[in-house]
Amino acid sequence: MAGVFAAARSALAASALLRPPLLTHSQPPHPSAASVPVDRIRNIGIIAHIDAGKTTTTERMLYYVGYTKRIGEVDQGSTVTDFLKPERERGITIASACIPFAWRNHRINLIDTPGHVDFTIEVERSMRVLDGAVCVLDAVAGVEAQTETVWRQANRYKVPRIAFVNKMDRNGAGLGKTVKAMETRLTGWGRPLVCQWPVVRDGTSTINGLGSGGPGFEGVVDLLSMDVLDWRREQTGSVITRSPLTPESDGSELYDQCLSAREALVEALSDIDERIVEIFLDVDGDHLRIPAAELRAALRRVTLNGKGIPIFCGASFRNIGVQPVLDAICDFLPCPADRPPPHAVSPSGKEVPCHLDDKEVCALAFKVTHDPKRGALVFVRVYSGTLERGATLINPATGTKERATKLLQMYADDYEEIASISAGNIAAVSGLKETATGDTLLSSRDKRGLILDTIAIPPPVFVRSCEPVTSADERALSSALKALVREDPSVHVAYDDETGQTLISGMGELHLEITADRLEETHKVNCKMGKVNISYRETIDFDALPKRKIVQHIAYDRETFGKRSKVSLTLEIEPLEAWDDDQLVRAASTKQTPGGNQVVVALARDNYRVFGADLTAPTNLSTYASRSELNAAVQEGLLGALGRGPLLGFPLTNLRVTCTDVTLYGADMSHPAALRAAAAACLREALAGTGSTPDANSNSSILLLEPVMDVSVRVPEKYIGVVTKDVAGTRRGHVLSLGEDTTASGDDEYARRTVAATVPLAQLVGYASALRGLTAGTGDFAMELRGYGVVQQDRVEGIMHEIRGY
Ligand SMILES: Nc1nc2c(ncn2[C@@H]2O[C@H](COP(=O)(O)OP(=O)(O)OP(=O)(O)O)[C@@H](O)[C@H]2O)c(=O)[nH]1
Repeated sequence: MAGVFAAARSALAASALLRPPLLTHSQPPHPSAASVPVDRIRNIGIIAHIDAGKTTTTERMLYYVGYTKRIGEVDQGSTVTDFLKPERERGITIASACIPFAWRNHRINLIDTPGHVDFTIEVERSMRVLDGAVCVLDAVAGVEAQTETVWRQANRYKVPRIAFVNKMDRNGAGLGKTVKAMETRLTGWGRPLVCQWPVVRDGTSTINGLGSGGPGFEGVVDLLSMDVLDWRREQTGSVITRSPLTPESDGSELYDQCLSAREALVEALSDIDERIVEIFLDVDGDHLRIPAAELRAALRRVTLNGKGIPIFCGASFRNIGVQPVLDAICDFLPCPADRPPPHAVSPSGKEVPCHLDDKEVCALAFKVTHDPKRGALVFVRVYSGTLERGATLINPATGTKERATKLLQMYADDYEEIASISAGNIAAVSGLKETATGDTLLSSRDKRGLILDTIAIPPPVFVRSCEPVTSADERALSSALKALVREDPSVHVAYDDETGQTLISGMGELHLEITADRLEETHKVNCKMGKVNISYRETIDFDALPKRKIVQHIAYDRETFGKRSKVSLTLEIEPLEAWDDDQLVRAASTKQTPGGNQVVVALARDNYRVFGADLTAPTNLSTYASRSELNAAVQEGLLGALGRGPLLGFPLTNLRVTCTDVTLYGADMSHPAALRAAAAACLREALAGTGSTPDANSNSSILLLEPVMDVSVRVPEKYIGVVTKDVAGTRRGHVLSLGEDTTASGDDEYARRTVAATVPLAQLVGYASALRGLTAGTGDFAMELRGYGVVQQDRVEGIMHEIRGY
């Protein structure tokens, strides 16, 4: 096999001979997935705020494990994991890349995730299949806004983690202050446990402050062994000189600091690990006599049970401190067997166990990518059984059977064919045409029928129209969009019947820009892209109506070839009041009317759910379609009408629509396409009957809703006034709190305070550069969708004008 993989293999073979041996340990040959016992597998993600140094750290790892022959640099566009053209052009990670490699006889499946908020789905789906994570922090910026977001994502999936405080070579870097910030801001998981102390020298004298870094940063003290690890011997950082820490050779200041740091580590460990208390008593309270191996074992226990977060420090860019992180991944992060079995249910909703040693295959498809040569590749994490090449798999949710034609071990953008994927491993499958992100795949003979929890996909908040340039582009567009949506489920596509435009929605301006690039670059479809707009929603203002429930009997008739046919629907429309998706779904399902004669469609944002979808067979006449096809046609018609609101054509939300009766007159109407159109027309008429009109000046009972974001802005104290004023004034935000920075002294120029606020998304377009301007480049922010809020009437007209252009 050509390419990176082959290069990696030969590099691995050669590395043992050519590379100067590391003083920490020598490299074993690369073990293949099949030969590695499960306790030596680590499925690990690298997570952090944008620019913390995830990719830089990953590139060093790949070099030290012998995967690459030279170190790739983000700034030169030469990295292995950021292989997409826009990633190299922009110097940022867009798609998560997975690379397996060997370190100390372990197999590490490493996923480098993006830090940019627009690509949060990449973090979400990686987190869903990971067993552990390395959180990279910038030692100068400390805990940045997006770090908090990815931390919460890791909390949601209960992913054990270690932290790497990077960029210790920069002025203003500090291990101590970063750890303090972690204690207060990265909550909901274990406590930070400092395992290393920075060594900073200026010339010959030690100038170590309280864990501070700087340009003289050259190594660390391992607080477990009390050895100094020095990277000065060799430029690429491949050789580490290890020597015992002594006051004579390293200075009494550094020695004393490390004694205190080790004491603090032992104390913190004894708070959360009973075995360390026993050992501490055995050694008469002398923490220096606790063997490093015991501390290592305790750190593993507390990392796995979520009580502790081992902390390391370094400067990846300067090639300092990365190998101990690789060691820590093996020593402290869980193997697949250490993790609780994944949550799985039967189609009826009953919990079904899924164990690693079950014989039948159970896998989760967590990502789909489009490979120009091989077509769609589905990335899977196998939770039980061994997936063999050529196996037939079934999707228990849809009953679809597909053949896993080829199994591939992926190496960023390169692949090696393999014969099987054993339980606990991550790899890619080709040949699956229907499988999408979040689908469960089982052996076709599996009787369990279990369905794994799917992957939460955030709703899109920006939208942009797209028109193919030529008729060839028009033909290619629909299959290209299908492939794009399959690859990236946070991209949504809708077709506007009225304007004939295709609408693409996504997570942000950059996300939509990259999606357009992909249409052109990967799928070779040329399109005229419209302006990026906020993806608004519409709903009925029930407060403006006499009743909180609309019941309408609506008939729809048409004449074809002189023959009249008719359908009549009874529709009930009610409000669903909830702030977020989960509440909406709960509200929708609990309010279900008893009895089977209904189609109930509930909406959660643009995420439509169908409950109790069983209408009594319409009429007693002979029909063209089966009862289930007719039921599906009614649902599709209603969903279609709900996807295009009467005010501006944005999807309707927070409504429950129940169809309690359908009567067909004439067999023509029993054609699914006719019934679908009739159901859509009836619902549109029912909505129009609410008094809604597309005219903003009339007494419209349709409300426009806009995405409202939870925003957290971090700025130096001196900018807090100007930023708060901007958020609350210009941006129509609601300031919730002004957090104190308890981790730094007042005169620390790197101290930050956090403004927490809710702000309409429309007011945040271009905020990154505005914030840079307001704070001389020192502020950063993160945002997450909080929910949808009503757009005040004074703004509706402006929005209508902007969108319609009149
Ligand atoms: N001084 C210094 N700069 C570093 C260090 N590590 C990374 N950088 C620089 O920081 C910038 C961002 O590094 P990346 O590795 O792309 O950061 P990232 O976290 O992968 O960024 P995204 O993937 O875009 O979220 C680059 O210019 C790096 O050269 C370090 O240890 N010291």
